[in-house]
Amino acid sequence: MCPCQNGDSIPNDPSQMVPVDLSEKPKVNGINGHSNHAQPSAQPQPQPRHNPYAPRASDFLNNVSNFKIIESTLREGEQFANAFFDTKTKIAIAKALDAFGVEYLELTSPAASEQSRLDCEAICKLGLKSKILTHIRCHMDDARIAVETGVDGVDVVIGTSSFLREFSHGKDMAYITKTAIEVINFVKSKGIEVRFSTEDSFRSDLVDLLSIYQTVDKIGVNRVGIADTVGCANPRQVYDLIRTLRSVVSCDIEVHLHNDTGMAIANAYCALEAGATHIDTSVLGIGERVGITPLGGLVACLYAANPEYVKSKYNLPMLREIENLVAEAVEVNVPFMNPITGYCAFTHKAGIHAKAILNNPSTYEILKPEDFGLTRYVSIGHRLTGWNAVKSRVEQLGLKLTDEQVKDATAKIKELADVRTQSMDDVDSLLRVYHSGIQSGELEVGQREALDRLLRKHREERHTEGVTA
Ligand SMILES: CC(=O)SCCNC(=O)CCNC(=O)[C@H](O)C(C)(C)COP(=O)(O)OP(=O)(O)OC[C@H]1O[C@@H](n2cnc3c(N)ncnc32)[C@H](O)[C@@H]1OP(=O)(O)O
Ligand SMILES: O=C(O)CCC(=O)C(=O)O
Ligand SMILES: [Zn+2]
Repeated sequence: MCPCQNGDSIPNDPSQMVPVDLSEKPKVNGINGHSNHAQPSAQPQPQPRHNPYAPRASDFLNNVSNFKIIESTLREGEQFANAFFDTKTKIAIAKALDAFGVEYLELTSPAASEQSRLDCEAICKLGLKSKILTHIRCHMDDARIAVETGVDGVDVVIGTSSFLREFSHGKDMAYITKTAIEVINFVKSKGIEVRFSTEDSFRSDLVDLLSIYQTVDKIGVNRVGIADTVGCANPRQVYDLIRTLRSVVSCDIEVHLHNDTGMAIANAYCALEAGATHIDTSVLGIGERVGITPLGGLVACLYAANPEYVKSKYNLPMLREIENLVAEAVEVNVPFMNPITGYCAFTHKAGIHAKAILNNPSTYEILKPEDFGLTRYVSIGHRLTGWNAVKSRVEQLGLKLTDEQVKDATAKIKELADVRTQSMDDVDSLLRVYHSGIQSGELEVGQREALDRLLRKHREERHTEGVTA
């Protein structure tokens, strides 16, 4: 199994990494610090005075700090080519997402199969805090089955683009509007929520869209949905369409955004900026083709805008467990570049970064790993390392070296790392040998031959220990 599925955001070879706990004291001297002791935290840590990503007061439509998630792993996610969720897995995923705090769970249509209907009923009976929705075609047959399952609401969809009107269901706008009214009134009559969405909204005629949304808004639909079914929209188009729609309907606005061109998170963000109220997600973004807005990526993006709001709504440390659960269920790995839970999401490597991170993590981190129950690492045993990172390790090991000595040891690490990356164990051995050489007087700064001799001796001793053991 890929290490990123089980580990603590641990890169490939954890032995090369140093976990960094900044709750104690700065690990590195400030810019002008040259003493061989870590400076106490006398100066306040520089913090940005305001969050540049937070909405501006002038953005009166902005819902970046006022949104709900409709989690569709158990609907859109089931449309991922590799997905097969048995009842037990569906229940485990539903419970985990409920504990995470998503406001809604969207389930596969009960019209899809007998087991889909039974699973929908079973999840409705769990008594979760999240509201349960199911997703159906704009058809009375589907609606009749859906309202009998015990769901809190029904998401109704029908294609309005010329592609889908011609090649999918073959209905014109007059028929679509008439059926939508019938289905919405029927679902409403059962006292549950109803949402009406147009499939392939961005390739639909704007007048058709606004006209049908206005009609369903007037008859009291709870939400209308915009769907970028083929993932063709860009953030500006999303912003413009949602903003226009916001001025036409008074109900809530949901968006469903596919990721075919990698825009799904950015598009979701822009939809909220323009006044959307609900965002569809799936865990790891799974869905048809390359899927939709991923839950974790969306959370990362919205946390950057307003960490306190996002922390107050969702149990963020659960994210990794949920992603691992779904990754395992659909037999994929968590992508190495995944926001938050990706393999190296909180590992810092280059010396310039390491120094600044050790002084203040905000220098190179927009997300705080601890808010997600994760750990920050600094990677040391490579040729891009710097003496500040090495010094922090020296201190962690409890060794006493002057800055000049740390710089000398760093030069040796770089020399070795020019040949191959050094494990953390290699780095620690070198630092210990260096330290004892200095203590015993066998070594002075710059005495490369003496250091090489001590390292050789150390390796031989270890080898002998290994052989006799
Ligand atoms: C973009 C999206 O992801 S939308 C959600 C997709 N989800 C699903 O498809 C759920 C799983 N689907 C299924 O189990 C099946 O497709 C069913 C049960 C819904 C329908 O199965 P079938 O009756 O065998 O039809 P089939 O899947 O071949 O074709 C879809 C039918 O729905 C009609 N249809 C397609 N979209 C819609 C819609 N939004 N509203 C109403 N009817 C629609 C088509 O015209 C076609 O009807 P036909 O029987 O006259 O040919
Ligand atoms: O119901 C919706 O809003 C979206 C349906 C869907 O999955 C899509 O259009 O990609
Ligand atoms: Zn979709």
